[in-house]
Amino acid sequence: MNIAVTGIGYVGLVAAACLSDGGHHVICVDKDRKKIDGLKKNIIPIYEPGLTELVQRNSKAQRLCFTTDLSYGVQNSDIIIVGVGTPSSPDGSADISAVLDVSRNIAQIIKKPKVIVTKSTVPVGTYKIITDLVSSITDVPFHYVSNPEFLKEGSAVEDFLKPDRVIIGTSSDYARQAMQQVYAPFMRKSNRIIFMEPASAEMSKYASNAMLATRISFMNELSALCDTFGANIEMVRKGIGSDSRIGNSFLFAGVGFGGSCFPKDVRALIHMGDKQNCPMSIAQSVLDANYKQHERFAGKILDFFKGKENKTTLAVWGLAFKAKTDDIRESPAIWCIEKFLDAGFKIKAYDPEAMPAAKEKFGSRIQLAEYDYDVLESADALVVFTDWQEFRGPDFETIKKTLSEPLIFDGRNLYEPEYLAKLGFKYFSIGRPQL
Ligand SMILES: NC(=O)c1ccc[n+]([C@@H]2O[C@H](COP(=O)([O-])OP(=O)(O)OC[C@H]3O[C@@H](n4cnc5c(N)ncnc54)[C@H](O)[C@@H]3O)[C@@H](O)[C@H]2O)c1
Ligand SMILES: O=c1ccn([C@@H]2O[C@H](COP(=O)(O)OP(=O)(O)O[C@H]3O[C@H](CO)[C@@H](O)[C@H](O)[C@H]3O)[C@@H](O)[C@H]2O)c(=O)[nH]1
Repeated sequence: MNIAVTGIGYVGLVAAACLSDGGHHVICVDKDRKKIDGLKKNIIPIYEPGLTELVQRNSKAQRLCFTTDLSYGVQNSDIIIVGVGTPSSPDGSADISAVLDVSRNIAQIIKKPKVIVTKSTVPVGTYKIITDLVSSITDVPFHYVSNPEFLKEGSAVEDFLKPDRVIIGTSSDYARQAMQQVYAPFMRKSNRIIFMEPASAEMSKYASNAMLATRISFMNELSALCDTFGANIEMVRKGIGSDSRIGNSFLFAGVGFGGSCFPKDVRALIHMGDKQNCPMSIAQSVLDANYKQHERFAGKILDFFKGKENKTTLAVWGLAFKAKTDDIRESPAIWCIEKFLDAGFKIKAYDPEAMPAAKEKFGSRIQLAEYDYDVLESADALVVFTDWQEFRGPDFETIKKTLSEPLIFDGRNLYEPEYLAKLGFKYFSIGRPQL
């Protein structure tokens, strides 16, 4: 099929590359000229495992191309997917202005019937705003689809190629069939396309993220309670995860969730509830507990060095909000580092992929090191924020020799407390007994 994808970010680029890998012809449209010029030269603007190869292969096969010209994309496609950003507004609502801009522009361009698909995460009811908007501009018939995306950064390609399910929210039979064809190449794992009306599709996206965030906040709050009793959250996780009704995923306590989706989407859900006079009190607690978890972790470090802040250097491993991404949006590491800088600490940091984003964010306020062990030189403690695989099995002897004292604060429970105690480390982690 001929498909245009507008908004070539983490979602749009992955979706476009995967759709083209499934045999579709895909035109990528973004307003960011620098990004599009780069992509034309095979410069991939984000780090996402497997993406570079996919973009290169499908560009070479002429199934994937890039433009800033929306009109070209729309006129040469039957299906137009909108995947632009919907960031948080100051009041917590999702800012859908970019989605509306693109929808308005599409309406001004279409000359033949098209399927218009919203993949961006948008508040429930947005389908009505968009369909009213497009109908107010053009008489050309169109078919509307809400098709929320569920990929995770770090495994986005894999998630798109083998989705657990695809949700198609539409009231058009034509669009149902068209979307079935769009996703046919990716139905090997689950063969599950779930059709529903657009409002339920929009709600399913928020419900999914809020449910997952709830599990994490619940475990994080339990980790604090474990601390008070000397219980071990890792054992509790195994204990409850083995119940098939609960399952093992998304039960890892840590420094709190971050990223461009969970905090933003939980906030938007709370805002939707307030607007409908139907308070989302669980979602509010999930968000509150998340910030408490950031504070608890940063607080341990601030308390430890109380009175010595101006003489303390922290070595930081991990800036991205999770492993296998360069994304620092709402990363707990960034939140905590701001607190440390305010208190007067010096920060030396390393991340395998997020250094360019961190440089843009902090400038010269923190020192960025080229290699992981470089940050340890003349630092007083190692602080681990991100669960990168390469941080899991470090050379503890070198860490011990290089730091001014053997001290680790671990926001991801990557190491064994007994082993570190034996090596002579003072080791603080999340919800596990202090040895
Ligand atoms: N990042 C994720 O893992 C993820 C997963 C599922 C859903 N989502 C949702 O998908 C949407 C996009 O998220 P993202 O992380 O890919 O965003 P992003 O910020 O990485 O990318 C958005 C892109 O849209 C482009 N854009 C903005 N306005 C435009 C316009 N008027 N015309 C053309 N291009 C325009 C920007 O230049 C940018 O390249 C959001 O609604 C998000 O909530 C994100
Ligand atoms: O047990 C866990 C699992 C995750 N996290 C944290 O939760 C955040 C989000 O992680 P993850 O969900 O893996 O990454 P995202 O790329 O943000 O993906 C979420 O947000 C996307 C955007 O909406 C959705 O498409 C995905 O389905 C949803 O998982 C990160 O800070 C993780 O470190 C934990 O603390 N403990």
